[in-house]
Amino acid sequence: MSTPIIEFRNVSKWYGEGDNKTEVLSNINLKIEEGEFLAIVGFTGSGKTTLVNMMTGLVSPSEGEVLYRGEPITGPAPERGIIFQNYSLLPWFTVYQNVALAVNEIYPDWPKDKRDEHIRKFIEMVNLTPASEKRPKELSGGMKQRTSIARVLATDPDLLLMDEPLGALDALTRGNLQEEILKIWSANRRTAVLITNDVDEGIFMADRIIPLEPGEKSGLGPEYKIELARPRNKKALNTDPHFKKVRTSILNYLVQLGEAAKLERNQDLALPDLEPIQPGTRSFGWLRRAS
Ligand SMILES: Nc1ncnc2c1ncn2[C@@H]1O[C@H](COP(=O)(O)OP(=O)(O)OP(=O)(O)O)[C@@H](O)[C@H]1O
Repeated sequence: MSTPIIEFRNVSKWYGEGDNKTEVLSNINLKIEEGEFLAIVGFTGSGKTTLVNMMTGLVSPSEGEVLYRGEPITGPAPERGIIFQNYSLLPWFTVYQNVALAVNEIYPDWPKDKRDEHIRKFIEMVNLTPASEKRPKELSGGMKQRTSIARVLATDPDLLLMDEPLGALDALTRGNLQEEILKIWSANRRTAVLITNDVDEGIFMADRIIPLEPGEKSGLGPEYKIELARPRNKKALNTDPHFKKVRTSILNYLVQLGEAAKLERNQDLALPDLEPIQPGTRSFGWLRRAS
């Protein structure tokens, strides 16, 4: 078998020391294969961002190691691109300039014309050509997220990391962007890792879903393979027996985790409504810890 693009070997992560020590992740073992689309689904505060940041190289493990193509990750690198929930665009730059900034950094030796063509291609790919001279404050949330997607994709990362990239968007925009990300991902088949709190989003997009346990010392749950042909059709999925089966299994597992967390820590987790829903039209807000 070929070397995984990412491998976690017995990884634990804690912040602080002594009385202030918070162990966020415990004993994570995970292999991500080249070209796969993996979704990690988890409760708020369970360590999803910590997990993805160990792949970007922004956070290092306290114990164990995280390897990229067999080599320990020592810091961020352009081959591992990340899309965040909060867009992180420069407010005084236009859509074009925000994408150009990344492209100029990655391809400084390209002639200006070639860079310009490349920037425009990615802006077009996310349907933002008419808005390319607009600044972030003139854009909707969906358009801002499209810009940040174009910016990352234009740097052609081998590994596309997404930390709840669509969490702040309304259901319709979210659904459209899920499809656009999938279309772009299918075109060049890079490896993708999506962190989400929406089980349906995970099933619609990924080849494999792994739940992250709630609370401190979170570990990974069982993996669920999503054996649905691509391109996937949201409407058809709703009545697909495999979709229904895998969705029920994941939800049951998460409900059981939520119940266990409640008993263990006397912490209330709102329970999900298990009525079948139209995939992608509702975010699983119940995965957020009840206040
Ligand atoms: N730099 C840090 N220093 C101290 N504690 C931290 C740090 N980063 C994260 N934590 C703590 O680690 C835990 C997990 O945080 P993390 O952001 O990884 O979880 P998450 O699942 O992404 O949460 P959310 O869904 O809210 O984004 C939280 O309790 C958080 O307070």
